[in-house]
Formats: sequence, structure tokens, C-alpha cells
Amino acid sequence: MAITSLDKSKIRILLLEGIHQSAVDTLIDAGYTNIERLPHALPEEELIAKICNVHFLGIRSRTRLTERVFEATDKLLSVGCFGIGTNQVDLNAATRRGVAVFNAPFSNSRSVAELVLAEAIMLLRGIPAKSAAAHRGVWMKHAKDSFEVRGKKLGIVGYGNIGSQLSVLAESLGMDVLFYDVVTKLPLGNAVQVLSLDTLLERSDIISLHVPETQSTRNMIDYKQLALMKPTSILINASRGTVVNIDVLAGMLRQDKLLGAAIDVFPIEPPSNDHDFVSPLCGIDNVILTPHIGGSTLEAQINIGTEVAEKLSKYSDTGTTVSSVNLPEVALPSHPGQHRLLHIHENIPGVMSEINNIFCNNKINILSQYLRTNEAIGYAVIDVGQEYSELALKKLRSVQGTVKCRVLF
Ligand SMILES: NC(=O)c1ccc[n+]([C@@H]2O[C@H](COP(=O)([O-])OP(=O)(O)OC[C@H]3O[C@@H](n4cnc5c(N)ncnc54)[C@H](O)[C@@H]3O)[C@@H](O)[C@H]2O)c1
Ligand SMILES: O=C(O)CC[C@@H](O)C(=O)O
Repeated sequence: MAITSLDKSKIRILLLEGIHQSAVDTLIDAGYTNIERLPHALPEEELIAKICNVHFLGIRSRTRLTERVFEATDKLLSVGCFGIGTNQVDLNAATRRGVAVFNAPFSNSRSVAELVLAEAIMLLRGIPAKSAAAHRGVWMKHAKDSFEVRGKKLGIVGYGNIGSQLSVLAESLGMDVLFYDVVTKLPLGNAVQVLSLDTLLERSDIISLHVPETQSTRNMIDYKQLALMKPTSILINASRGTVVNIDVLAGMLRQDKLLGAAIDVFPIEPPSNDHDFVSPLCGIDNVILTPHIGGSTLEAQINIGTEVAEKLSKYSDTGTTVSSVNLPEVALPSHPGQHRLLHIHENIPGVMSEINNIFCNNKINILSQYLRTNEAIGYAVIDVGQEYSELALKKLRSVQGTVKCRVLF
């Protein structure tokens, strides 16, 4: 087991938003004890006040890591997003400071797919309205606007990890699957990729959205798109709230232009369970509203906790960046008896020759060297004998374009 240069008990880890105990257990097993876990997100000002001493930060979807927050960081090495989406993090701000961002790209996809299927069945049977009526003592026994999902067309927007898993589960219930994606994807089972979003919207009985939050997906479901959907169809959004123009959706539902909707994510979500939830969709029949819990199952949270905590501790112990969403990926072995220099730099010409000259001019033998670059960043890792690391660290820190440099031993 490699020993970090900073005593592990001094490495401060802050976990926000009720991250599962499995993360704490994993970090403790890896030797990290200085862990603070809070059940909620912190407002920007409180986070700014707290973050200057933190080395590793764990968040879920509520914490906004803005440029202002990153400006207040001094020691931050890495952020773990304990979920799939990383849109809550200003990734450019993180990258400019050499902060490695990790997530758990698969661990809750099954939970989301199961919820979507259940919602499709409920909405095609008009259950939300019938159940609400029964709670009020009203008996609504009829088959009007009630349908089986078998034989219906499910249109999936975004055929990634969640969309493709949903596709397989839906086919096992006898649904026909169409999907639209900006990338050509291998269709699973009998699914069919269509070439335009419009075609998908016109042909499907159930539309389910599984795209990330990006410029290209902002309001991708607006008036024009909703108007293409059949009046007997339903819309499900468990992706991100910015993907659907929610005011327009509410208007269409109130005018019975759609049969129903299930919405798990909203353009503005309450910062905590203590805040009120307000939405133009409140009070509309046959609409399921859920508080961003697509991935909130025990199974998913346990897996996410372990997976992301392992990524953080490996990065801390060895510098490994495998599956980082912003830094170049390097899989590093442990380095017993050697000192490891980790140099994150701007990817500009001349940096590597300057680095190598340091070792050459100072007669420092390189025991192993690794380099990966992406468009913005280069990540050079150099193992040396322990007697050289202090000098090498000092020299490396003055290399032009240096973003972050540390040593592990
Ligand atoms: N509700 C929840 O609790 C919950 C849980 C997990 C994930 N999510 C959200 O679901 C999203 C999807 O998750 P995933 O794991 O399937 O992601 P993924 O990256 O595996 O798949 C996303 C797919 O969308 C496609 N895509 C991107 N832009 C597109 C566009 N403009 N038009 C069409 N297709 C486009 C990509 O090519 C990719 O195939 C996440 O980004 C996250 O925001 C929500
Ligand atoms: O658990 C969360 O807060 C976020 C879940 C989900 O949106 C994700 O991106 O994984």
C-alpha cells in the first residue's frame, strides 16, 4: 500500500447531501479518517467559507460548484460527484485549477430505468388521477384513456447507459422501441434508431428523455416538439430539468394536448427538503411529480458511495485518474519505495521538454514516467528515488504552464 506525502489523517474530506455510509466505510478502509459528512447541501456562501481547508469534496446534484466556489479553494485536489450527472460542477473552473472530477457513470442507471417503466404503466392507466380521487373518497372505475404498454411505441431520447437499459426492459414487456441520439448507436434487441427527433415524437406513444444537460439539450422539448406528440401520448423526464420547457408543457397538459407526464427533474429544484416545491405542473391531473429521486434507491446509493469513494482514495494514494471526467486518464501502479511527482499542466508546446530538462540537468534518474494529455491539460507522472523528490518538486513547480504539482511517497 502506497503512503501519501500528507499524513492521511490530515487529508480533509467533506461529504455533502447525505452521501451513503458506504462512502465513509470505503474511505476509512483506505486509511482516511478526517471525514465530515453532512446530510444536506450548503448554500454558496457557507460552502465558500468551509471549502478552503478541504482536500476532497463529495457532492450529489444539489451542490453548485461555481467559479466563485473554486476561487475559494486552496487545497482542493478532487471532487467526487456521487451520481451520474456532472452539470452541477463548472468543469472548466475545476480543470483550470487541476482539480480532478469523478462520478459514477453507471451505478444508478437501473434505478432510473425501473422508475421510468413503472411511470409509463401508471400514466397509461391514468393512475395518478384515479388514486388522488380515491384518497378523496371518489370512485373512478372506468377504462377511458386506459391502455396496456404492450405493443406501444416507446421513444427514447438519448440512447446511453440509461436509455439503452430502458430499451431492453421495455422490450421484455412487449413494447416497440425507437430511439433518437446524436451519435449512431448499436440498437439492442429490436430497437430502431430514427434519424430525427421530430420523427420520434410523431411516432411514439411514450417519450422518455435520457440526455445530459448541455447547450444542445436546453429546451430541446419546447412548444414545437410537444405539438408533434400524439394527444394520447405521455412525456417522461428523468434527465435534467432544463431539457423541457416546463411552462409550455404545463399549458399543453392543461389543454389536454397530451395524456400525461412524469417529471422527476425541474429547472429550479428546492435546495433542501425544508424548502417548498413550486412548479407550474402542480395540480394537473395525470402528472406524476417526483423530487429528483430517479437514482435514489438503496442499491444505487450503496454502489455509488463505494465506487466514487474508491476513485477518490485511489487518486489520493497513487494519482490514478481512470474515469475522471475532466483530467487525462492515467492508470498508475503503486510505487513502493519511490517518490511520485504528479504534474498537471496546461497543454502547451514546450512543457514536456522543460520537465525532462529538469531531470537531465540535475542528473535525476527517472524510474517511470507516464504522460496523458487532453485538449486543455497534460498530466505527467514521474517516479524517482526518494533523495531527488524535494529538488524535483521545487523545479517542477516553476515550469511554465504548471497548474498543480504534488508529490506522493
Ligand atoms: N433523475 C435522476 O435521478 C437521474 C439519475 C441518473 C442520471 N440522470 C440524468 O440522466 C442523464 C443520462 O444518463 P446516462 O447515464 O444515460 O448518460 P449517457 O451519457 O450514458 O447517455 C446520454 C446519451 O445522450 C446522447 N445525447 C447527448 N446529447 C444529445 C442530444 N442533443 N440529442 C440526442 N441525444 C443526445 C448521448 O450521445 C448519449 O448516448 C444524465 O446526464 C443525468 O443528467 C438523472
Ligand atoms: O442523487 C442525486 O442527487 C443525483 C442523481 C442523478 O441526477 C444523477 O445524475 O446521478
